[in-house]
Amino acid sequence: MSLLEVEKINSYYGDSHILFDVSMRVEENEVVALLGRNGAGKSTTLKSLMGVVKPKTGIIRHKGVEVQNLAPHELARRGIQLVPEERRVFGSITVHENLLLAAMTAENPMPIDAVYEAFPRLGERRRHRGKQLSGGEQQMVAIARAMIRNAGIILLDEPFEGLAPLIVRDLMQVCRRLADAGHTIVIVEQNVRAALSFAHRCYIINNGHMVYEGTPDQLQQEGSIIEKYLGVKV
Ligand SMILES: Nc1ncnc2c1ncn2[C@@H]1O[C@H](COP(=O)(O)OP(=O)(O)OP(=O)(O)O)[C@@H](O)[C@H]1O
Repeated sequence: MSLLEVEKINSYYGDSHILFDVSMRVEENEVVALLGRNGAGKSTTLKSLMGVVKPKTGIIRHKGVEVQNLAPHELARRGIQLVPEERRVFGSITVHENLLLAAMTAENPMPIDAVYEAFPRLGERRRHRGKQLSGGEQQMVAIARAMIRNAGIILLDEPFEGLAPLIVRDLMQVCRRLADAGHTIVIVEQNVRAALSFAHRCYIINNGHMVYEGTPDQLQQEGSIIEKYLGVKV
């Protein structure tokens, strides 16, 4: 049994059919990259996993239990945490207060000191306000907030978007440490090279259809698939 099993989900915005029989699985302690061009349906897939968009048909199982009808807060309680594209960090309160807030609203939060161990930079900046942080640091706070809530599965929506290469490198290290510490991660990312460098397995979605599943090594040997569906050379 996989930690998360998605079986042929069909998701819509109003009458617009966006996901067509999308299936995927995520194993415990695995990092899965979900790749695809702009508008391919990556965020909609994450939103469907998080209950923000309700699939009209299909099944999503978490630890073997059907969860496709649960509300986002119920899924969060089960340990599924979405770190959305638009990094929701509170700008007027400090890093520490941002983390405290995440801990206060969680059932079984992780000690904040453990989070500072994983993100030493946030420890250094604990008294800085959210709005004083760089984009990369804000992204670290957003990921740390998910982590503190003892997420079994962290869904990362384009965590490297708009960040300078050096910051991306730092953040990738953070993500690798999270993976090594046994967190399960689903990452959606336009930066194919970055995503493939630490994913165990990857999927490609195109026009709402899952068109590829394999390991990063397998995908990199299939240069034509990368060019066809992602429009880049790796
Ligand atoms: N709230 C919405 N209402 C209507 N259509 C939407 C909505 N959000 C997304 N879409 C459409 O759904 C399709 C899939 O969008 P989605 O955001 O899942 O793509 P994506 O692969 O994450 O792309 P991007 O990298 O641009 O975020 C696109 O055609 C998009 O225009």
